[in-house]
Amino acid sequence: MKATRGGGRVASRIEDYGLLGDLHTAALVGADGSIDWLCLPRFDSPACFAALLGDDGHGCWRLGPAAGGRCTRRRYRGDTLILETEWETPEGTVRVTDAMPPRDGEADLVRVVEGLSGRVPMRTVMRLRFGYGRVEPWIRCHDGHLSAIAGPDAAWLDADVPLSVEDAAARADFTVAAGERVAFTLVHQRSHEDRPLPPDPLEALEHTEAFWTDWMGALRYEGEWGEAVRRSLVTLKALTYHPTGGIAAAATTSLPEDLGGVRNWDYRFCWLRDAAFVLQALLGTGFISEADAWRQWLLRAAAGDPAELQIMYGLDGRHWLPELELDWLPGYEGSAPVRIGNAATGQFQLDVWGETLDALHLARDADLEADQNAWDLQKALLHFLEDHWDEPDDSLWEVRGEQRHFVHSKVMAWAGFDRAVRAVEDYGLDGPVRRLRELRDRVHAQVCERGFDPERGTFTQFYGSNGLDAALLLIPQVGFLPWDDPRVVGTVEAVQRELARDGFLLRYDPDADGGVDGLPGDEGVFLACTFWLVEGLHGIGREREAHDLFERLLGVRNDLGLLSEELDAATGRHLGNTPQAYSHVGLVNAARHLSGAHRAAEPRAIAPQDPSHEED
Ligand SMILES: OC[C@H]1O[C@H](O[C@H]2O[C@H](CO)[C@@H](O)[C@H](O)[C@H]2O)[C@H](O)[C@@H](O)[C@@H]1O
Repeated sequence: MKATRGGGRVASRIEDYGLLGDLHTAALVGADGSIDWLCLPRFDSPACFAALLGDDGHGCWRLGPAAGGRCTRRRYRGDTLILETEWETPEGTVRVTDAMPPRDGEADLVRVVEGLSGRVPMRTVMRLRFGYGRVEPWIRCHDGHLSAIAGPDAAWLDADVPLSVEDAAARADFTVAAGERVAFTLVHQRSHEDRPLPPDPLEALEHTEAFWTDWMGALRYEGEWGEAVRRSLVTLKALTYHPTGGIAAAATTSLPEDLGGVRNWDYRFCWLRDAAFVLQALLGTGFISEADAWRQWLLRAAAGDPAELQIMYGLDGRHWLPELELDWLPGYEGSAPVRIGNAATGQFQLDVWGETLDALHLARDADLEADQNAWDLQKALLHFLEDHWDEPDDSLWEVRGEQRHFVHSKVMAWAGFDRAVRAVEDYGLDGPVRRLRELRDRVHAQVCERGFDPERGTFTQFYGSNGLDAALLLIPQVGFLPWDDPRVVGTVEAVQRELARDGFLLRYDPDADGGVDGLPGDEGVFLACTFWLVEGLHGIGREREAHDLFERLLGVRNDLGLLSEELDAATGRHLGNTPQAYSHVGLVNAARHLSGAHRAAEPRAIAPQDPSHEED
């Protein structure tokens, strides 16, 4: 298979991309005005613009000054996902406004060019390539519009200027003068359906603006860094799949954790863990309806035998996500293979039971209407946890090496039992509370005995490990031990000492214990973990340091406030899939923590139980 399709231009830096989305899918727009990533009709559908993982020839849509080049500035319009990109050129200034209107039918992408001063020569070139850049559609020009059809996909491009077709790409050269507008709309539909009516571009922008402004009206956050928090919340909302309530971990696949390496994964699915974290952030800032939708999604996805619970599902709750390699895509900056699907689906990650139980408890605490099905599911999960908490697992980092008794996994098993005890005690739900308390205490005692290294004064990555794990920073957050416990203080300090690189944090040391993750190559610092360190430092009283680290993290967001999964701290380049929910959750929660804006009712803020206290 040919590695490139001869398009020439390769993808931009990861941090150069802005996000558009319609709560079904997302597009990435470069600072040069090129949309290099778009999967239609859903986040996890095949991409029709895949230049991100190859070159122009794998599909992209550039719209900008004919002379090319990076924009002068860009921003989102208020708290929306409407992106305004401006170029100052020798001939004048021009703005391109991009949006994907929240959908009630087919997918639309709207791009409006507006002359701000002078007369700017503009160019657009759209290469639609369905099937992740592999399938060249049949493109035809009609009266004032163009259609591109291949297999199950059809797309129609409408423009206010004449379009031509050359090299299987739609093109237009035109000039825009101050005060003039030129609009383009792309509509996607299944190819056996009739052509849908194109949206009115200006009405579509108004509708998009009204949607996001209205959504943000539910915000309850009065802490510091309001703008950064709101942008992260919009990003998290944009990763939700509206029809089912599923939440994607990120909008992309195979952006590398190690440039040029093999650590390239598909994140366009719903991890129970990531979704539970997203719900913490949304519920903690006033957004309730997403939690309700996710709870319904979970009940459908996990229906059946709790022993079969998977750590992730498709956006519609599908179970089967086979991992495949796309050999016709060379990968981002040569980082191959490009993968779709994710083999981690079949892993045993014990923490997921705890996170799911915690999220359902949090929803109940947030006054979400009681749901007997949710409690029945919780009881089934507890039953499984009771039989399996003592087994080794693959951990939240989804290591592909040997299974171990990871300390964070056990702590989350403890959290699962703990939330169940609370559900019975605080909400009067039926359950074997004495047994649950007993289990909770057994896990606690085991972790403290086997997961703590008294010589180093820290909890360890797994029982008997020489390595550490940034996830240990969550121990006080879930209420396993209080912040002022010397074991917590020792762990925060040890994690910072041993896992910090250039002022940020690795999630673990891939070389400790002879290579725990079973993968070749290195990776960047992990942004969510660095946000956890902010909370850790703050929790043990090192407020100034926590504050400084948080500011440093804000400084690595891109110009639009977006974060990918990881960072090359030495060069400042973003790494891994983008934008990533984990990282944005980290930002929101750390801001709430530093501002004292996290709610006392949340489990993470509840003082831990004294294990010696027992009653029925
Ligand atoms: O790097 C190894 C693993 O990377 C992915 O998992 C990571 O992303 C998940 C989604 O955000 C997150 O839940 C998990 O904690 C992270 O380790 C990938 O999906 C795995 O297949 C891969 O082994």
